[in-house]
Amino acid sequence: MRHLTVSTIQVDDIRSLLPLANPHHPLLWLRQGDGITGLGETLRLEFSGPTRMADAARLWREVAAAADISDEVRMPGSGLVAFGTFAFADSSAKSSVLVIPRMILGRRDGVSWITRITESDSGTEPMASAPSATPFGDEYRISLTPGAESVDGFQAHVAEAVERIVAGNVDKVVLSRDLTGHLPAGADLRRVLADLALGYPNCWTYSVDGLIGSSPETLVTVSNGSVTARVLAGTSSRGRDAESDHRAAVDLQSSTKDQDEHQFAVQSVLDSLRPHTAHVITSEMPFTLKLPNLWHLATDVEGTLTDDASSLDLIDALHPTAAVAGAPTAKAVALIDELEPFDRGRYAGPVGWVGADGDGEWAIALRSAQVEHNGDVTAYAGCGIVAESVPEKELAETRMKFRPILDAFA
Ligand SMILES: C=C(O[C@@H]1C=C(C(=O)O)C=C[C@H]1O)C(=O)O
Repeated sequence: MRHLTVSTIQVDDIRSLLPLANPHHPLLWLRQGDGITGLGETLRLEFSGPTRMADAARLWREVAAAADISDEVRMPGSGLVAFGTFAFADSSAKSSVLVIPRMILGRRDGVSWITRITESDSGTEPMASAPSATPFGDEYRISLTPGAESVDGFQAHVAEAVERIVAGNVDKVVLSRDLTGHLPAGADLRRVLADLALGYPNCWTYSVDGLIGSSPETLVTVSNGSVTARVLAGTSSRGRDAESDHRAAVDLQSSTKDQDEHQFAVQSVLDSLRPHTAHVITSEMPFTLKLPNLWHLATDVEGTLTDDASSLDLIDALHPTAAVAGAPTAKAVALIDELEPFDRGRYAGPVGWVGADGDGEWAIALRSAQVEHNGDVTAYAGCGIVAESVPEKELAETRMKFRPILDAFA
């Protein structure tokens, strides 16, 4: 087992994490200015296949148990942390990874810290000096255009999915489409992340192993024995003025189609958490969550952990929820595999971080794009299809959901 030495010390307020991040390989988890950014790489653990999350949970327990940790801050994100991103599908060709940086800079509730991580037998010294902010590189703008799935192809696949639902094969399926583009050499990815973080301050802005985005949906957080999640499903556009915007929210709230879509998602989360939690409470009715680009139906879930499950065990139990796969899960996943003409990679998979004690914060990788080493960019957006779904409306919904990432690159 690799033996890590970890030291966290409190430092003066790090006002802004992003300028300290690596321009080309940013490791970032940020919401409302609080979060963590990782520099360098001490250890990288890769996983694939149906047991990718269970394998990660097991290996992480071993790595954490063998680590020598001194942490004077003791806040979520201090001490030993791994950033993670996991593929959506069991059959994905894209790897799932846990990355343990050499240095982590963190900030939460007015407290800032630096964590240094070294591998004891590697002979490398801890990163000595604190990094300094570097100016952003040149501006760039890229456009993203349909990839493996065309606009017409997507609508045909939605129509096909509706037929399967009406025939009784499946209750709900989430179908997505992809957009592709290419970054200029040397592009500073912090520009895209700054745009996302500024435009969507209440979302989790993330960047792990080239997967970047700003997600409104918390798959699960675990903190000191308490478990929370935010389930989203059911979407509507924002209105042009205050009155039509209010009407859009009220219509979403009273739409049986969206309520149905939503209930599948809530139920799948409750079913997955039940074996590990007690005293689970949810709001009685879904509420409307206002984002700059759209409205979502949302339900917050809160419970108490009753076993020694880590946040990695919980993402394994939860993924894929009906918000990103459909219901029943196995049939929905098989239909996605049949109808979507691409590998989702890490889109709609868990992205976040885990600490030495298993606590962590994980979002569903939505409103995301994968940036490859050669500069290729692929963005994804999808929507829940139920019996009443209309292809043109679902296409319009994907356009709304692409907006954060399209605007950030443009
Ligand atoms: C699948 C996506 O979003 C999910 C699907 C939603 C829906 O169908 O209404 C809403 C929020 C997310 O759970 C996406 O953004 O790509």
